[in-house]
Order: sequence, then C-alpha cells, then structure tokens
Amino acid sequence: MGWVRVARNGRSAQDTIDTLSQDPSKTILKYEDAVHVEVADITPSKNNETQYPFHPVTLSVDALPYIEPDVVRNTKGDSTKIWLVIDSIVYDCTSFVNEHPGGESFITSFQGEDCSWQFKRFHSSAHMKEFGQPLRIGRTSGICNRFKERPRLVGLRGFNRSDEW
Ligand code: HEM
Repeated sequence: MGWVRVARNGRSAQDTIDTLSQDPSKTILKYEDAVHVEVADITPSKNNETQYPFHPVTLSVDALPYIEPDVVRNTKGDSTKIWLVIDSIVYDCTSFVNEHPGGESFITSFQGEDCSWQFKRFHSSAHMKEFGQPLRIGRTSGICNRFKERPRLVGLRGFNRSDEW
C-alpha cells in the first residue's frame, strides 16, 4: 500500500474498541455526547476563531453547516484541527486520532483531505455509524482525493466485511 503505513499503537483493534465502549472518559465517541448539540451552530470563540461543534447523528447531512473547502484544506498541519472528509462530510478526528484502532498515521496523513475510498476499504458502514457519525462537524465540497482508487478484483468486496456501503 503506497499511501499509508499500518500502526496499531501496540493494541489490537478489538482492544481499542473495547476501551472505547467501556471507558466513560472516552465520551467523545458516544452518541449521547453529540445529542445535546441541537442546532447546526457555528460560534465564534473568544479569540474570534470559529468553532465547529459535533452534531447529533440524527441531524441530516443537508442540515450540517457548510464549511468552505479552503477552511478544511487549511487545517493541514494544525494539530488542533485534525479533520477528514468522507463523501463531502467533514469529521473532526482531533480527539479520536489517538484512539484510532488503525493507528494515528492513517488519519493524520489525510488531514484536511478527502479519504472516502480509503476509509471504505477498511471500515464497514457499521463502523461509520458508531464511530464516524458522532464526529461530524459539517459538510463541504470540492475536496479531492489525492490518490486514484485502484480497481478491486471482482468478488473481493465484502470478503472480510459484514456489510456493504
Ligand atoms: C472518521 C474517521 C475514522 C474512524 C471513525 C475510524 C474508525 C475505525 C474503527 C472503529 C476501526 C476498528 C475496525 C475493526 O476492528 O474492524 C478502525 C480500524 C482501522 N482504520 Fe479507521 N477510522 C477512521 C479513519 C480511517 C482512515 C482515514 C483510514 C485510512 C485511510 C483508516 C484505516 C484504518 C485501518 C487500517 C484500520 C485497521 C483495520 C483492520 O484491522 O482490519 N481509518 N478505524
């Protein structure tokens, strides 16, 4: 794989998921944390920098606030804004990156970029629903994937995944 290196931080994916499910301090991933943010609100903070809160998983994509593509791209290199774009939705992985079962580098290498097809290679829609959806901060457009998706061999899709996208 030319575009990423695998790193597991010494833990198995299942270990990390177990931790994420059981440790109350890892609340960032929990649905309950997102539901109290009721509207797609973009609020300037005291230092006048716009804040992008998480949104309820029940909020439709159309209702997510639009984030200008340049704002997304400009997060590159900013350790306080580790944002990814998957299918034109912006995910704030800043808190999640250290807990990512696949390792930090997968996420940081796509900071401010689209990684839709790469994400789909490694995750099921159930992963997106449980771990990705609570990280949504907005929608955007025009963010391209740096890598061209290689064709997959017919029949391999879903080989080790329980569902389809
Ligand atoms: C919103 C961002 C992301 C979330 C919420 C997320 C979540 C997860 C979760 C829950 C797992 C465990 C899956 C399992 O045990 O089967 C996982 C594993 C993994 N993720 Fe991610 N991930 C994200 C982004 C990415 C990206 C951008 C990449 C690569 C481009 C990536 C690559 C991987 C890899 C390689 C694994 C290990 C897969 C395996 O063991 O089969 N992830 N991720």
